[in-house]
Amino acid sequence: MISLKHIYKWYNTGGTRNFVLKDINFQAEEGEFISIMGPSGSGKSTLLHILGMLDEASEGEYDFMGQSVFRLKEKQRTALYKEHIGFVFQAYHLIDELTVYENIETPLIYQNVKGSERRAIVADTLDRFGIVGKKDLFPSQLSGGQQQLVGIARALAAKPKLILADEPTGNLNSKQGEEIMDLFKQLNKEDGVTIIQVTHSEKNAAYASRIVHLLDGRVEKIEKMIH
Ligand SMILES: Nc1ncnc2c1ncn2[C@@H]1O[C@H](COP(=O)(O)OP(=O)(O)OP(=O)(O)O)[C@@H](O)[C@H]1O
Repeated sequence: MISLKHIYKWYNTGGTRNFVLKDINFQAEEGEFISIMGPSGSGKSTLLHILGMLDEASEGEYDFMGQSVFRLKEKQRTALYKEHIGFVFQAYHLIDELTVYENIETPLIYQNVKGSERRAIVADTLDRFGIVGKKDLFPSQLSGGQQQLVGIARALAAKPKLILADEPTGNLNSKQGEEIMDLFKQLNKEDGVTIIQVTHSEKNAAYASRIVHLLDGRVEKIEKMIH
């Protein structure tokens, strides 16, 4: 599903190249559950943004489901990630002007899902996340943790093939956090959804079958988990 070859990312500051990612080589099969760990500043979020096509590498190749991502036109690239990738990012905000219901519905509209089917999926998602009573509220009327839950619900409603998550349990209490990790596990096991998450939590990282450890922009080691 995913192949990264010799990925470099640098920023030019004051005439010098500051490397954030250095020679990242990495493959992921469909149906894998992968955690990315590493100290602050090691390049985890940058790598996740490149995987999500929200950022381009300075050098290297990225193939996603048989497509050479950096060779696509912007429009094709946007269509590709909107169809297949669900983002659970802190910065990927809910739309303030839309209700919880409408926020969850939005990616389904992008995917041209018909009205009746859309209503059924949104109702099912609201139910699954226990937020039926919040459906007509706006994001500003929710707690941080609830907003996070709605963001995850929105990402999952569109049934993406790949979920990219950056600290998915960051704003949640420990019970909510565990529920999200169990939901990821279930989606991965039962629906075959591929999951790549960045986390600082050893406990959450251990849900994965492989842990990629980054250090100073390089893959330090890849740890295989036995479950
Ligand atoms: N637009 C930018 N211009 C210059 N440097 C940047 C830019 N964006 C990121 N960086 C640098 O890239 C490095 C890696 O950042 P990144 O956010 O990927 O790290 P991270 O491992 O996710 O860290 P954290 O765990 O703290 O979120 C940092 O040193 C950061 O300062």
